Amino acid sequence: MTEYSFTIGILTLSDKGARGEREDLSGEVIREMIAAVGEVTHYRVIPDDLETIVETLVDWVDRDGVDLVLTTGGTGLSPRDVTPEATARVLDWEIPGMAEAMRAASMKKTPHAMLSRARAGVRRQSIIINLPGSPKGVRENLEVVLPALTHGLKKLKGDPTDCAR
Ligand SMILES: Nc1nc2c(c(=O)[nH]1)N[C@H]1C(S)=C(S)[C@@H](COP(=O)(O)OP(=O)(O)OC[C@H]3O[C@@H](n4cnc5c(N)ncnc54)[C@H](O)[C@@H]3O)O[C@H]1N2
Ligand SMILES: O=P(O)(O)OP(=O)(O)O
Repeated sequence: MTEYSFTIGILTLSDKGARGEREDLSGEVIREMIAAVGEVTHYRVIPDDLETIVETLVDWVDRDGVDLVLTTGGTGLSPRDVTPEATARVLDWEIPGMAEAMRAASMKKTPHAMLSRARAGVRRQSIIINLPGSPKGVRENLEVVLPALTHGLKKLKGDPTDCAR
């Protein structure tokens, strides 16, 4: 048993997924990878609609106190890709290093990584992180931030212990 266990929301942004035309393989990848950090208490597949994304993020964080929200999809350049804009609307402040680290590591896998405009940051006492849409993109990005997530969440919640080891 870990000392801390956090609540987690997986929010999949996909027009096809929301219409039932595509199985949400990316949400499944997140679910498998995030198990060590906490319990997935919230999960939805919604269209790439800015207002719906904002509303869902605010509900999950402000109403339900979800500690960590991982989004997948809608971070690129397609006309309906609005996840970064919706996320920016709700963040109190950004964690630029997380988004930078994901892009830097991903550039070693594919030059297309530079097309993801993913953001990461904090609203209240919750962390919100955007991941790209494809299962491969999810895996390659989430594995970069995963080692820092539990520590980051603990610090955000006010853990006073010394960081040095
Ligand atoms: N480390 C990596 N980083 C990135 C990759 C990558 O392969 N590795 N891909 C890059 C590409 S290409 C783009 S473009 C950008 C932005 O991607 P988006 O966030 O805009 O992705 P979407 O357009 O929403 O989806 C792309 C593609 O993925 C499939 N898809 C989407 N959602 C699902 C789902 N829920 N389940 C299964 N498959 C899904 C589908 O074929 C979409 O067309 O990111 C770069 N970063
Ligand atoms: O239906 P979506 O939103 O998953 O988008 P794409 O066009 O990238 O398949």
